[in-house]
Amino acid sequence: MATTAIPAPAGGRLRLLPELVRGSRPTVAVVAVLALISAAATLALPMVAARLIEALQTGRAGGWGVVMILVGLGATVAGALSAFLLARTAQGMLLRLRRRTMEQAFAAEVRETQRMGAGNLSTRLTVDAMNVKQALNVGPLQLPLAVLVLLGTIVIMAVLDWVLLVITVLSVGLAFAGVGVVIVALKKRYGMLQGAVGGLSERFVAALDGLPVIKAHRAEGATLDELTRDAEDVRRVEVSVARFESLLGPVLNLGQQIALVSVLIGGGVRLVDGSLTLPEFVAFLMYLLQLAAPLMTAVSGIATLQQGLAARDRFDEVFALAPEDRAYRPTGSAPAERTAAEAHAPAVSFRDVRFAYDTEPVLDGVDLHVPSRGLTSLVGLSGAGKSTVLGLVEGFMTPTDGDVRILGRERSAWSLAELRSRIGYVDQRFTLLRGTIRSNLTLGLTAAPADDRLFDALAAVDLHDVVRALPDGLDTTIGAGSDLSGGQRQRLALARMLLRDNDLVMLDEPTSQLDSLTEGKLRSVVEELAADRAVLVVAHRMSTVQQADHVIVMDQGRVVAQGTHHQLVRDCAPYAALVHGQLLLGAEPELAMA
Ligand SMILES: Nc1ncnc2c1ncn2[C@@H]1O[C@H](COP(=O)(O)OP(=O)(O)OP(=O)(O)O)[C@@H](O)[C@H]1O
Repeated sequence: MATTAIPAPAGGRLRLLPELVRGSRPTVAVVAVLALISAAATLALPMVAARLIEALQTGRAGGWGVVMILVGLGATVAGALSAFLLARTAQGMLLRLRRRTMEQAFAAEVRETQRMGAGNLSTRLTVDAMNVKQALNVGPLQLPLAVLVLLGTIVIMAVLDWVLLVITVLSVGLAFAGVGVVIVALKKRYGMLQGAVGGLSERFVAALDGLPVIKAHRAEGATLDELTRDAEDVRRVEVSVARFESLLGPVLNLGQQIALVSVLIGGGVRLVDGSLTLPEFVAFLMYLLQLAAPLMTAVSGIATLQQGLAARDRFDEVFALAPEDRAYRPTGSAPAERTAAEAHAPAVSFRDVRFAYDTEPVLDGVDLHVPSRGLTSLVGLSGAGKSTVLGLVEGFMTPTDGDVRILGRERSAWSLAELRSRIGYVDQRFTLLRGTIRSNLTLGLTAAPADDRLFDALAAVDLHDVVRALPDGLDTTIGAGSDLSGGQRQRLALARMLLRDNDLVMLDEPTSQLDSLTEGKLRSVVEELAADRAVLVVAHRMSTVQQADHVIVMDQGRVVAQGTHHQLVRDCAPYAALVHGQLLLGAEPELAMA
């Protein structure tokens, strides 16, 4: 079922109650009416009991007995139904809340989402959502109902005997003052607890991601110790929370016990001197006992509410993540057809482009161009800024300064979706997603291609026989790490790119050695692609730069030269150093000089 997410909240804050009511007004109205019926029936019950006792004294109790059963049943049924309807409405809101959290995580810049952390973000969908759910059960229903019953009970008690009420209020009031202090302390600790749980989850997920490396370095013990320290932090905060939570019940109980004893003594005296009748005294005592339930609900409800509000603050952190497409034309506005001039313009051109991840500049006035056809290699020492250039073209990040034109058009004239649909991108790690070979190949495609087309793409990277030999063929699940070898996974990622019709292909060449067969295949795939489009490869291999029509040399965030391999070996000292120093994989001095 398609679901609408929660829209961006005004003022950047999520407002739980309006969001709960949004779209469910009739249900919320029914919940309110049922809750009122339940409260009225609960309040009426002791009065009916008093009438029953009076009737028993006169020997005509039958009618009041039936009324008492009906009122009791009415309170129970209305209470249960309102609780269920509210819970169902709250689940609808939680679905929207989870959906918006996921949407926001996908819509933000990759590094912003990564900075927040996968484990930390996923606790929003689990622990934090549960805390919001509890608060939603309590806030709009149990808490107001408890307060209503509490006030109604107090009014009726005042009518029955105001002197006994004063005795009750004095005894319970003291306990309440203590409870208020505890609740304020709890709100702060709930926030700390949710942060600590998010941190633990984040670090555990990160450790699981690196499990093979941890095992290879026999670092399980050390990693476990670190995670245990995080778990101990959680325990410390949890103990602190428990210390305060455990005070709530006993303090209130004590207040109630004192009130009961005082009322029994005071009531006995007033009964003897005739200021109070026996049915009135019984009714008063029943109301006093009935006071306990709404009091406890109110107190624990306020604590639960604090927990929910702390979770709400954590959702707000995710909702505050800025969407990455602010610097682009809005998606959905009509895309302009590429003009002939645009089609012949350089596929990428940078003029004085600057970029910093934090304060330190990573690109420092980069000027480069990638021709509209042919293979362009981007080379440079590790950390020179090559992957950052690809990231800026893909729109993963926004330059801090300078002009970026892609496929002949100003970057901001593209919508991000439109831009990315024109670019084929294969990342350095050849990332595949958990799923089947088919779902990986067709990732993001609106119409699934026929199997023949998928096998054509697989054949282009020599993977068709491997996939045919798998028990489930294209529907074999990969991603658990064991179905395909590293090289086969790389070729699958390339086949995925081949299934898209792109004007620009960007390939972040892996630094790991490919076997010569795979490397040869990669070269011919790249050659074929470059025949009628622009291919930009971050090159770590001698074979790739020799094959390139155009080479761009980067050093410490700047482009130091552009040209052909032979020109650059002759004229560009840093490039010659890369080649002669055999810093490019497979570079041999005599080969390089050829
Ligand atoms: N997400 C990030 N946050 C902060 N700094 C980063 C981030 N990614 C890269 N950097 C820094 O930016 C600089 C350029 O990195 P980049 O990955 O573009 O280099 P590269 O030339 O592609 O290197 P390599 O050949 O090793 O892949 C490096 O100094 C790196 O430390």
